[in-house]
Amino acid sequence: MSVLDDIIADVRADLAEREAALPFDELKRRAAAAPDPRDAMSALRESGIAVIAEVKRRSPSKGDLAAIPDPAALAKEYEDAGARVISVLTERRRFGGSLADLDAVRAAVDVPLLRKDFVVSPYQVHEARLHGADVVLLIVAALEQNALVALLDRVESLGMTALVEVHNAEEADRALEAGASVIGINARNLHTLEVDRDVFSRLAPGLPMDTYKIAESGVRGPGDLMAYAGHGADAVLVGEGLVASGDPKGSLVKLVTAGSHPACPRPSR
Ligand SMILES: O=P(O)(O)OC[C@@H](O)[C@@H](O)c1c[nH]c2ccccc12
Repeated sequence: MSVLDDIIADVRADLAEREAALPFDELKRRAAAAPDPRDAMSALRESGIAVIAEVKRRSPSKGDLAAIPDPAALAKEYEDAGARVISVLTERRRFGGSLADLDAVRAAVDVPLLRKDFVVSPYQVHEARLHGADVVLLIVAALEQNALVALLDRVESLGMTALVEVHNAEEADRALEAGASVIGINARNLHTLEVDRDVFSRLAPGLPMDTYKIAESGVRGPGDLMAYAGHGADAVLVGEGLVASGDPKGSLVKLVTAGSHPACPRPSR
């Protein structure tokens, strides 16, 4: 079994417990009464390279990154520093996240939120909505094609945006085939956890011009942002480089400043 297979087996076990505690029909009813989702695409398409900042305590590759005792306070710093969207990891066992983190962040900021988890069931999509998410991550490597298509439709039918994550050309083809218009190219291989920052420059040119392209993982500072921008990224998604820097807000300001600098390569749309 790969790392991803192990993670998904545990995610399914946790999911079964939540489903037993709150039946799907009741969850759907509650989610339908939640405030309308925010328009993440408008926020992301404002000028310059957008930065998506992640609330991330831990990762399977690096272990503990930051304690983050107050995720709402961190999110507020991200918002003040110019994060266009905030990503909240809700996976518990490997990443130390929770839906309570998403609730706390939702209550603290106005920017659109991404629920970052291993979504394998429609239940998790309605859960994301109930807890205030506006964007939902769908990982192609974790999903059969029919499940990917069904989940993408579900996300969009609830008025949210699907961020479809790929790591190779075959997955990129599957994402496009499923109708994805927002594609995250993850430098990290979720089967082996290895990071290869060249994956973005290999895959991005093969995507249609109007696909919104997000470079995910391994952004250490403005240099990496500029390099991704030069290869056609519309946005970067950054976790470790912020939370483990000792100064998340200052580190994010540097990225946002670089992304809006006249010398930074512009999205081609
Ligand atoms: O901490 P980094 O290297 O900046 O990476 C952030 C983000 O890309 C990463 O957390 C991530 C990308 N895809 C995922 C899927 C599941 C969990 C986590 C992720």
